[in-house]
Amino acid sequence: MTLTEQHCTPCEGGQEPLDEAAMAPLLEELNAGEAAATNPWAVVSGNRALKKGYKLKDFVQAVDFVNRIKDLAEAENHHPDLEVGYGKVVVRLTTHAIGGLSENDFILAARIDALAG
Ligand SMILES: C[C@H](O)[C@H](O)[C@H]1CNC2=NC(N)=NC(=O)C2=N1
Repeated sequence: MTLTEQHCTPCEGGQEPLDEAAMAPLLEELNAGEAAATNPWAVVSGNRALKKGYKLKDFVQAVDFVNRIKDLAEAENHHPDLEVGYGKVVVRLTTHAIGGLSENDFILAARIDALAG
């Protein structure tokens, strides 16, 4: 199954965060689309988070995008950290329960890319 077809699984901790080797194939799939050629997801904070900035037309479009992300996050029970501004939404994903990256973060990242269109 591709990342966009998968759903997040409840994560109450107890698992190790993904290391660089484990996340490599997930990152490759996540950044395989054409949009990633000019605006890829980056692994940040010492391999503990994913980050990507989206450009929108204006503030209203930015907040509309945030509202759609909110619905997705609630449906998947996995939530991003967001920075919102005029024509800008910055998405940061990490699995707080384990203090690092899990497959949930890559699934939600792919699903947010699909929302952005
Ligand atoms: C029980 C439920 O899985 C947890 O409370 C969820 C909610 N959303 C979450 N979102 C993120 N990003 N990390 C988490 O650890 C997390 N935990």
